[in-house]
Amino acid sequence: MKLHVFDNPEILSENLAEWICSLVEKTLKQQQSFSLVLSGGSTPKILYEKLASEKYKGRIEWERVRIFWGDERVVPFTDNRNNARMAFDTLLNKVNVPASQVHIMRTDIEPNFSVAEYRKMLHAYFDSTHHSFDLVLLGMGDDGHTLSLFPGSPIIDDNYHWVNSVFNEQQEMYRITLMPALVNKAKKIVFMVDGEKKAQVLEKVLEGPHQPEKLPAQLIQPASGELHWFLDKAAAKSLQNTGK
Ligand SMILES: O=C1O[C@H](COP(=O)(O)O)[C@@H](O)[C@H](O)[C@H]1O
Repeated sequence: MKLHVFDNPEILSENLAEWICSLVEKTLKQQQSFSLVLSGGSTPKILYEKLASEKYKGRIEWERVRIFWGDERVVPFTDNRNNARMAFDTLLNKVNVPASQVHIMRTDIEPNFSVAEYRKMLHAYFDSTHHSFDLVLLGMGDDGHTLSLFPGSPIIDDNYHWVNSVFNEQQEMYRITLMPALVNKAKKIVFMVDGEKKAQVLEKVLEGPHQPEKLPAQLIQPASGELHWFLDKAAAKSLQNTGK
């Protein structure tokens, strides 16, 4: 695992945008396409806007990128809480990824049908490969959740399926989520975490005992890929070991 700590979310996002561009450039010299999983929530918005900016968007051959989502809130695409909607507003409407390569988790059909569709599509891509995605971007909530894997969730113990849906009682909505069984096969996984509000839980996730039922972010342990945590100073402030 490698920690990258920056002064603030702006500098963090700038450095991560640079890191992603270099990775995509390098990878596309060796293979035809690049598979990128986007995270939702509010943290990645600055990153997506940077990737869509004049400075970065020309660095990536977006025609050769395949886009997936880590999780989705089952609300209409027009709803501001929809993770795909956020990614379109900040990034995808501004770059040239062919529509056939953008794989949203559908919220216009029943969650179990959407899950079945997403599983089928992912199995077609990755059944015959050792790794799954080239890069998975993840966030973490201040309760230690990642993807739509919340503390105490009934799907947390599922080590078999690649995608699940789950009803979130607190938010009174279904969620659709990739599962660790697939995410942990990725070549590279990057968590992006900022803000003092997440400092305590981050310390527990990274330096506390292994208790993934309470801290689902601990379920993310790549089998043979790389795990990176891009943090700002405020989020990293309770960590003992920042490698410095
Ligand atoms: O609900 C979600 O939360 C996490 C963290 O979001 P943030 O707003 O704290 O950045 C996010 O990674 C996930 O994709 C999203 O559905």
